[in-house]
Amino acid sequence: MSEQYPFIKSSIKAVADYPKPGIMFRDVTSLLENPAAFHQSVDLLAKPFRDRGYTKVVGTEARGFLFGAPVALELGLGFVPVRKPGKLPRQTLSESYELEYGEDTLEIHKDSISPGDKVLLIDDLLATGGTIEATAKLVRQLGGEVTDAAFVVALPDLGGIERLQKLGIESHYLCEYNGD
Ligand SMILES: O=P(O)(O)OC[C@H]1O[C@H](OP(=O)(O)OP(=O)(O)O)[C@H](O)[C@@H]1O
Ligand SMILES: Nc1ncnc2[nH]cnc12
Repeated sequence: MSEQYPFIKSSIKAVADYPKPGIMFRDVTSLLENPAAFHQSVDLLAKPFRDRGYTKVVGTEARGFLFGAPVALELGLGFVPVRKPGKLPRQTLSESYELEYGEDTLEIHKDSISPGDKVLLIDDLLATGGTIEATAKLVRQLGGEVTDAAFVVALPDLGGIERLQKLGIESHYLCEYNGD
């Protein structure tokens, strides 16, 4: 289990039955509205990865951009966006995946990762792990090395932590929710 931060956790509002009945949505927009919680979450996400030889941060559309870009700045690294289909202008690679509440495809610019890049993956939330698995596959197909992914929130009951472990990716997170 990652270290837990109650101040961060208490800044995230819960919305029942969004976007579908039975889903308890963990809404990080309430964290973003709180400058102290936003600043602290970016610092804490970046902290374990300082001076560890990372060369790029990759964040996944859309909420992964909100944390990935400031974490990249904090670490002095470039930021690479992984986006939903048809949004990136240069040549792309694509990967389809399943979500807790749907299905989607992600794309990355083919020239954004070089063989040997050491890549940190950032997203707001880890649920089933489908999004980060697809993101890691895209980075690895381009020759990037992926060993760690960091999230503000993990939902361990949905199996994402184990799913990523099987792919050789350790999950780091600032707070977790179980049982709902
Ligand atoms: O671990 P998983 O089961 O894949 O779920 C987590 C993903 O789901 C959410 O994104 P969503 O696809 O809803 O897109 P958004 O960020 O554009 O709202 C969230 O921001 C993560 O990226
Ligand atoms: N329960 C949840 N809350 C917020 N974002 C999510 N993405 C996937 N599951 C989610």
